[in-house]
Amino acid sequence: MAVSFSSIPPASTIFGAYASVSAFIMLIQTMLNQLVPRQVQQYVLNMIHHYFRPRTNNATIVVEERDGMSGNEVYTAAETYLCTKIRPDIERLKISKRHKDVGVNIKFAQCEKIADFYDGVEMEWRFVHEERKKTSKVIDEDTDNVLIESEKRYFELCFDKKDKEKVLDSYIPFVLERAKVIKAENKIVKLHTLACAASYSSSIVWDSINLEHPSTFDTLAMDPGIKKSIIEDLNRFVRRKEFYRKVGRAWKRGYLLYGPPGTGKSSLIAAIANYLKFDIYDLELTNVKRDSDLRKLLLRTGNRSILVIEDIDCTVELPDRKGPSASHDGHGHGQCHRPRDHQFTLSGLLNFIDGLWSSCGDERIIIFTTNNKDKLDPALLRPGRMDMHIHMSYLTPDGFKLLASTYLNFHDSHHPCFLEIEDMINNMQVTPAEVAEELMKSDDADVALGGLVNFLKCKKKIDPNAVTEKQIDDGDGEDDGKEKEVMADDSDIELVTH
Ligand SMILES: Nc1ncnc2c1ncn2[C@@H]1O[C@H](COP(=O)(O)OP(=O)(O)OP(=O)(O)O)[C@@H](O)[C@H]1O
Ligand SMILES: [Mg+2]
Repeated sequence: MAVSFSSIPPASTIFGAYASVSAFIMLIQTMLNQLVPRQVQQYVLNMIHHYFRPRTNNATIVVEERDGMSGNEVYTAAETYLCTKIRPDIERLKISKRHKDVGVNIKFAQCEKIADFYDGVEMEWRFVHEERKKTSKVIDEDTDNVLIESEKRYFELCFDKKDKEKVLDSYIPFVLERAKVIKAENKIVKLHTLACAASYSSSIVWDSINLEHPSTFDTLAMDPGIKKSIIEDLNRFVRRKEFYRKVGRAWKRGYLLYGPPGTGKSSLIAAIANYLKFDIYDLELTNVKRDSDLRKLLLRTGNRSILVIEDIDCTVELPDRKGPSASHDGHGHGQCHRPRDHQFTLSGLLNFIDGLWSSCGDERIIIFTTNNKDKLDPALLRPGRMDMHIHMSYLTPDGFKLLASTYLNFHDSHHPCFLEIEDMINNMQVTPAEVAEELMKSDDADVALGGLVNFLKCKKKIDPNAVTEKQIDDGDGEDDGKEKEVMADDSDIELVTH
């Protein structure tokens, strides 16, 4: 930590004849102005400042931007923390926005002062920005490039000497912690995908872009009970650092999302990432050729992240599926396309994820998705592997209400189309993706809902499989229990506890 602590030297007593140091300096300055060149004036004034500062009980901590060639975490934290303390009367500020930033960054300009108050201690921060006599080399932490800097920036933190211990032992850690929270709140979630390192190299690396997926738990149409359980599980996971350490387990959580195409598995992953502000690493296994590449990639994933492997039943060659298998779910999804010359197996991948990888980082979430849970390798389903199995199913009337409100801002549940749609949805297998697409076709709610009614009627005619058992049984008006079975399965959430 590049924090240096310095007491201000005792002042001289020769100021007795003057009301204050500043009055004395002004007098000297007036005299010098008439007699000597500017550089000499500055030199003399600096010397006077240095030797004749008034007696004070103040102490100063200097927080420089750099510690040698590297950055100083205390400086960055102070900068982040103090930006939340900017008063409206501050005179000079710097603003900037890099391409990847969502909002404008605000920083201090030369010599701005900010007062702060912590646990009974009054403090003053001052930002200082000086020309260096010699340029110096520093490392840009975003890119690892060496840069030449001609400026020196630092903060000075002034307070009463008697509070030195409280400031160092309690206030500085508080600033570091606050800055971490502020950064997490403002964090832009990234999506990391695989890319070739360079044209002459066969190795693959992570490439990242901002995650622009707007899905949140509020926009997801799914069983409210399941949604609540997932949110509670995520909240519990992120606050249980101590628990995981105490029981000797890696701080990770695994979710298996299964269900038909278009029911929101990928949207749920984006909602989790947006909710926790965790980056996503989308591991497309068909692009990974060697076991060693896979390990390298996994070890290069960051903390507080989600490792996603989509269509796990199709991307890893399973022991029981030899030969060029071509599993198909009838919707054009889930086609197995993994070449057989790949050298790793599902159990190799799982062992590495459970073992070395998860012990090398903190707050890791792993999500596997599949359209066919029953085709999964038992190794994936065994207790202890995926903590929660989440069934994403067809749209329910409640889910439709949510889509109508988010897509059309429409809430009139007594509208005739609304009731007809709810009734049809109750009795058919229609995905949220299909309904969402219909609702997007017009801004006019009447037109969009009318279009959806036609779509559902057509679907019922063309695809009799879409009609649920209840609809078939409804002919005699008797409840034979089948409906309950279907609905119970729709809201199934299997929490695998260990
Ligand atoms: N449960 C849902 N709530 C809200 N919108 C949904 C839901 N499911 C799907 N959608 C809409 O349909 C689109 C496709 O959904 P998504 O990609 O999440 O489905 P999926 O289950 O991952 O499908 P696949 O199995 O084909 O990968 C989404 O962009 C979203 O607009
Ligand atoms: Mg998907």
